[in-house]
Amino acid sequence: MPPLQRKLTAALLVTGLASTLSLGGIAHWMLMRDFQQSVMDEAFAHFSADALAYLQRYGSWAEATRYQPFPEFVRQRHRPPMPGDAPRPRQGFDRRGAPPFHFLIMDPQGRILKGLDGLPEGTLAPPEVRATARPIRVGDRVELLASPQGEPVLTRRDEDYLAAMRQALLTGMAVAVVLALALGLLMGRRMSTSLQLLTHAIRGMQKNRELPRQVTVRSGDEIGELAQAFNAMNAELTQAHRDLREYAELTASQSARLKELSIRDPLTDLFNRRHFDEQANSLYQQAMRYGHPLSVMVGDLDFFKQINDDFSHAVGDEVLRRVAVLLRDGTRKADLVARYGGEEFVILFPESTLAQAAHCCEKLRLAIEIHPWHEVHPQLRVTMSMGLSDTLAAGSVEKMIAEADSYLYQAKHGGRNRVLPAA
Ligand SMILES: Nc1nc2c(ncn2[C@@H]2O[C@H](COP(=O)(O)OP(=O)(O)OP(=O)(O)O)[C@@H](O)[C@H]2O)c(=O)[nH]1
Repeated sequence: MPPLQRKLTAALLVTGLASTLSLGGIAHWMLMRDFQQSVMDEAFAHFSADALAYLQRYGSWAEATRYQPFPEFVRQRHRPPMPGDAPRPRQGFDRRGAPPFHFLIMDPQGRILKGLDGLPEGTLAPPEVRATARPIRVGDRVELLASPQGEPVLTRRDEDYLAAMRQALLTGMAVAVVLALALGLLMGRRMSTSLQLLTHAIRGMQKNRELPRQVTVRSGDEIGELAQAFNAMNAELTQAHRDLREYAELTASQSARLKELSIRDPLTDLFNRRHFDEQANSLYQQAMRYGHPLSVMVGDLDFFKQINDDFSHAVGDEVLRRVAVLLRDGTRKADLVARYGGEEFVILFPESTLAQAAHCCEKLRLAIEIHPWHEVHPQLRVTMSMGLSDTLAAGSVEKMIAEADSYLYQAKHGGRNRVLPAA
């Protein structure tokens, strides 16, 4: 049993037991008090009827006691009916002749006419006895005072009745305790289940970062409010999480785009010079370290100024774009192709000897030469001169580029549209 359920059950059980015991005690006390009162009322009614009959027969108490003692008169009055007696009204419980109370009889001033233990005839009854005395009247006149003395004498029937009432009280108390226990178990389980749902949801959020999570608690109490507050908080958190993720994705894509822009040449979409230098440098370091071959090509379009002048700057731009595509399509993915300056391009060939790079560059040169340039302009002819270097020993990639540049210079002076050193 979960701790909360155990506590609630115990609390309701203790409360139920305490209230049942105290209520039962009060009910029992009231039952006894009312029962004794009713026994006393009944006894007094009989007693006063006997006393009145006694007075009526003999005129006064003093006169009557001279002829017949009161107890004898009462015995005679209540003897079993004899054949021929007039029918008598039935009087209350049959106490087998034992009166439930003994009454002390006093005159209206409190002087004792018929004494009991410790209270002799002729003396004045103590004030507390007189205070409990009840008047016996003839018409409006108080003839006698009667005060009950001692505990009531209960009949078997009275005791059976009281026992049945006590039994009923005990059964009621037991039922109340069982109900309190059942109620405690039920309420405890309900509260505990609701709280467990919430705890499970919160732990799920903490451990597995699971969003969204909604709990279903159908109750209008504080736990229901707690569940509603949790659901609202979870919904807000989910939304905030979603917004944050979208924002992070947007930022990531923007930063990737920015990074791409920062390393690309906008006209040809090839890598720009700065990126080439960075990458070439690191590839040079790797080649040096592992003793692998590495070649670099520097290419320059022939008479490009003439192209711009003869066919317009726009045609010149289109030539640069198409050359870029040809260079990219004619090389491997691992090769680093970049626009190095106006009409100048560079390619770094990792894992390539000079012969392999020259072979590839020769194909590139041919591809440029035979490209259908008439599509751009009918008289357009485009060629490229290229210089190569694979001299890792030069000391840096810049020095290799400088060496390739000197071969390019030679190629230009040698008639252009060629690759040097040749394959
Ligand atoms: N259309 C266009 N032209 C450019 C661009 N960048 C550089 N140029 C031009 O390219 C031309 C290069 O001319 P030069 O350096 O004289 O070389 P060349 O005319 O190709 O002569 P050689 O290299 O000796 O064959 C210059 O006129 C530049 O203005 C560009 O982005 N677009």
